[in-house]
Amino acid sequence: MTLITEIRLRRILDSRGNPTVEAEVRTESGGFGRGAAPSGASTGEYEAIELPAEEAIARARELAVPRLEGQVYAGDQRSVDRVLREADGTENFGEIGANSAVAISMAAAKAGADMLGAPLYQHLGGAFRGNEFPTPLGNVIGGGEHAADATDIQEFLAAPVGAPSVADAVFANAAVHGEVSDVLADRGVPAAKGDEGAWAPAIDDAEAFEVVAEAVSTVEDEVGFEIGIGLDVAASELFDGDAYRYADAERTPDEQIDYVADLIDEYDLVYVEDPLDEDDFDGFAALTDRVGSEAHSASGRSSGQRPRGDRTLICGDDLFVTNVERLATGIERGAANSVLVKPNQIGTLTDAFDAIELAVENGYAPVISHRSGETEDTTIAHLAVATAAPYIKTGAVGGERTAKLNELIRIEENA
Ligand SMILES: C=C(OP(=O)(O)O)C(=O)O
Ligand SMILES: [Mg+2]
Repeated sequence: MTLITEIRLRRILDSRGNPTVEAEVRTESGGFGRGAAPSGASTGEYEAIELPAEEAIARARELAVPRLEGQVYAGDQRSVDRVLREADGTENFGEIGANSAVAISMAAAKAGADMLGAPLYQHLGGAFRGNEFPTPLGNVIGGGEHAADATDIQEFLAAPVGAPSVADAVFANAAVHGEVSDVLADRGVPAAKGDEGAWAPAIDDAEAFEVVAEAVSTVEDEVGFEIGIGLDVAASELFDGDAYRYADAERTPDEQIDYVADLIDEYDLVYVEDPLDEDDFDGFAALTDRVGSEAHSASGRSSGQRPRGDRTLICGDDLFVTNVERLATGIERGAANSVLVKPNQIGTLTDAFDAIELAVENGYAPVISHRSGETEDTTIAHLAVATAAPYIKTGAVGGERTAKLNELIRIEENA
């Protein structure tokens, strides 16, 4: 029934205006699925390879499509993804590109769901999924690789941990984003938006903390539930091999740990992603030991439930790159207590699922994530519900971001 009969690949635009890969999968009985690859700017050194879109399409047409069409069932996701890996033949999708691989993987999953007549999250997660929802982390001020002449810290995130529903959480993040604009205007600071739709003012990190804290506090009063603050430091982009170089300071690795621990205390941060360089497992372990050692419930929100323990989540993005081997190393060494999950970072949904499973088994909170370059694809919203992930990071505003957020609202209403 779900035998793949046709795979089409094409170039489409991503949100930065760059070409990316879109895949369409058709099955014998008329099932259809479409998926598109996102693209990172602050990419980890150990990520799977993204090839130029045209090259990735040509290589996938030559090496992967003939092994899938007429031979593999879209409903059998592990087989689809295994064949993608075999067709590629490398560890990191260097031959067909992780962008072609992930687009086909997601399109096949949607074709499988289409044949079953089930929502994607149910096809991926099973009949008993759909009653736990992630807290959305919304990027409200950003800089780093996502905007020139803005903050050194890449992302300042609103984290509406007390929201009674996904819809409330999504609207709260948009309200914080709007309030940040007002606070910046009051201070006479002009701001355009960065790649993910966050405000990208020419202010230093200290002022950004003040602005976000004020905006969060105002919106908390309006909505009547707790909104925390999170960060993606994206510290590999600041590290030059010896020190972390900020516009106004230079910090050794030990000083960076003290700096982040102090920020966690001062702003009661609920979430800090990539506080240290992608090779510094020991530094992650030291920081986690200091601020994040309490056991974490790695399941998502049921209605009205606070989806976290009292500790701060220390999340590995560039550190783990959604790779089970790197995650296993981190678990063994006590580095971080949370993992960012970006399907295109590893190349297939199966690989992303395996990373989530390993994380949950070991008390690490999976955080499903977009990329800075995105499309209208909503797969990650379904992935988060399918795995009862406690958090999803997918921006606060902007069409390619709201595509996922609005999908979560729809899933919550219909589930
Ligand atoms: C979403 C991120 O940015 P990018 O996609 O540029 O890696 C991130 O670093 O978490
Ligand atoms: Mg990151």
